[in-house]
Amino acid sequence: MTRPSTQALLDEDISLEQTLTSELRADPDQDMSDLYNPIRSTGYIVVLTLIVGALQLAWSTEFSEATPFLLSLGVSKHALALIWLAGPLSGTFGQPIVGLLSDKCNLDWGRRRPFIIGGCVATVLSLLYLSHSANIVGWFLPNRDQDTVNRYTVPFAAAGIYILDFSIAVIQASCRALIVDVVPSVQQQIANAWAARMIGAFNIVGFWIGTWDLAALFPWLGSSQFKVLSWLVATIMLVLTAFSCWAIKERSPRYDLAIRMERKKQEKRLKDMGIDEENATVLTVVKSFFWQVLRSIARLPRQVKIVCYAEFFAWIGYFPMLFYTSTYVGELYLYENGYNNPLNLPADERQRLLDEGVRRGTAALLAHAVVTLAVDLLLPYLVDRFRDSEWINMRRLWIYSHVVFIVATLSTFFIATSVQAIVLFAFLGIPWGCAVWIPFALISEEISRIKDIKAVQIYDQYRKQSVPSSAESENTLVTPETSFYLSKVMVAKYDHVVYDSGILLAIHNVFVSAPQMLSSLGSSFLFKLLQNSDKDSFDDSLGWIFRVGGIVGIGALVLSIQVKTNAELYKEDKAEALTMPE
Ligand SMILES: OC[C@H]1O[C@H](O[C@H]2O[C@H](CO)[C@@H](O)[C@H](O)[C@H]2O)[C@H](O)[C@@H](O)[C@@H]1O
Repeated sequence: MTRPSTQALLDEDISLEQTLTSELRADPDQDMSDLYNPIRSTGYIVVLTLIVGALQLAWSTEFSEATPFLLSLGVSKHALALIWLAGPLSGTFGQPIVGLLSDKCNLDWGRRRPFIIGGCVATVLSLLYLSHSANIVGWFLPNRDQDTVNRYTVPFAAAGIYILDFSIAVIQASCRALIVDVVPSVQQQIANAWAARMIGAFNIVGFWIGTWDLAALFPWLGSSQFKVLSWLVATIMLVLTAFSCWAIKERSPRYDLAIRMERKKQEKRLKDMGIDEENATVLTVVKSFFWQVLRSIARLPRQVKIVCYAEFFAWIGYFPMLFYTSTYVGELYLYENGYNNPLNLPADERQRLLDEGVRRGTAALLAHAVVTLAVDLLLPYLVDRFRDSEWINMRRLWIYSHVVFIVATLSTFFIATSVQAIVLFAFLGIPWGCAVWIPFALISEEISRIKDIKAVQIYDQYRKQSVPSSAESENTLVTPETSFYLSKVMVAKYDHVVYDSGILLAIHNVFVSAPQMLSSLGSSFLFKLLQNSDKDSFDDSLGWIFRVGGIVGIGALVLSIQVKTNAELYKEDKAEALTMPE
C-alpha cells in the first residue's frame, strides 16, 4: 500500500476543516466570540495565578519536611534517592496523561478546573496522609515499640511521596494550561510572570512558616512541625484554589469552535488508524495515549520544540542547584572549620558545627529565593517598559540567563568558603527567576499566537459560508495585518501543528523532568567517582556536579539563541505567504 503524500494529507485536513465549519455553524449554540479571549485585568491574572502559588506551598513543604521525616524513620540515603525519583517520574509520565485527559474533557464548567480541584483534594489528602503515616501504621500495630512501627511505616511513607507527587502533577499540568486558555496572547508574558512571582513569593512564605516552632504555636494541630505545617498548607491550598476556581470562569469546551474542530480531526485520524475511542479497551486506550503523545511531539510548533530542547539541557544543571545547594554550603562550612576529623572534636562542638552548617545551607536557599522573586518582579516590568528594544526582551533575557548560569556554576572552581557559596547561590537566583518565567511564557505565547491564527482562518471559513449578521460584521479578526494567514500556504502550515495547551505544556514538562532523572543518575556516578576513601575528609564532588551542569548548559544557550520574538515570527510568516505561489 502506498502512503499518501504530506500534501494530500494536508489537503484532506483542509477540506475536513471546511466541512466541520459548516457543520458547527449549523449549531445554534455556537458563538463566534468564543474564538478569542478579552483583555484581562491585573486583579484577574493575580487571582488566576494564585493556584500556582498555593501549589508551591505543597512543593516547599515536601522539600523541607519530607527528607528529615524519612530519615527519622530510618530510610537509607540510597533508598531516599529512589523515593525522590517520584518528582521527575510524575512530571514525565503523570503530566502528559493529565494534559491529554483535560484537553478532551467536555464538562460545561471547563476543561481544567475539574482537574485542578480533583488534584488539590488529592494533594491535601496525601500531604496529611504522609505527615501522619507513622500514626496511621501505629493504629494497626498496637503494643509495638516505635522502632518497629517506624520500620513498617517506610513503604507507606514512600508510597505517600509518590501519591503526593502525582497529585501535584495533576494541578501543575492543568493550572498552566488554564492560563493559556483564558488569557489573550498579548498578556501571556505578564500572566506567566505573575505565575513565576507566585512561585517565588509562596516559596518564601513556605520557608518563613517553616521557621516557626509550629508544634508549640498550634499544639492542637499535631505533635510535630511536619504535621502542623501540613494542616496549615492544606487549609491555605483549599481556600486559595477554591477561590480561584470560583472566580475564574472557563468557556464550555462544547461551544469552543477551535477546540471542537481539533477534536473532530483527532477523532478522524484515530479512526483512520483503527482506534475507536468510543468502544475502547484498555489496550486501545494505551495505544491511543502513546500515539497522541508521539504525534504531538512530532507536530510541536518549531518555537515550542526549540524551547523544549533547550530546557532539556538547562534542567541537567538546574537539578543539582535545587537539590544539593544546602548540602554544598553546609559541607564547605564544616570543612573550613576543621571538621575533617569529627571524632577529635568534643560532642557539643561537633553538634554546634553541624547545626551552623544547616543554617548556612538554609541561608543560601533563602538568598536564592529572594533574588528569584526580585528577578520575577523586575524583569517582566523591564520587558514591558522597553517593549521595542532589541536588547531587553524575553528571548534575550533567556540567553543572558544561561550565560549567568554557566559562569556562576564554573566559578565553583574558585569557591572556598560557605559565605562565598551563599553569594554564588544568591546569583543563581537570576537564571532560576528566568527559568520559572521565560520558557513558560514563550510556549504559552506561541500556543496562544497559533490559536489566534486558527481563529482568523476558522472565522473566514465561517463567514464565507454564512450571510454576515451585524454582530459578525463588527468582528475584527480578519484585518489587513492578518489576512495573509488565509493564504493556502499559511492554512497548510498551521494545520500541521498541535496547539492544545494541555498536551503541549505537559510535553514541555517532560523536557523539564526527564533530564532530572539523568542528572540524578549522573550525580550518583560522580559521587562514587570523586568520593575520598576516607569518608570524613572533604571532597569536591558537589562542586564538579555543578560544573558539569554548567557545561551541559552551553547546549541550552546555543538553542535559546534560535528562539524568535513574536515580531520575527510574524515577519517570517508574512514573507513565506508572499513568496509562495497560491
Ligand atoms: O517549573 C517550576 C517548578 O520546577 C520544579 O518542578 C519540576 O520538577 C519536578 C521534580 O523535581 C517535577 O515533578 C515537576 O513536574 C517539574 O515541573 C520544582 O520542583 C517546582 O518547585 C517548581 O515550581
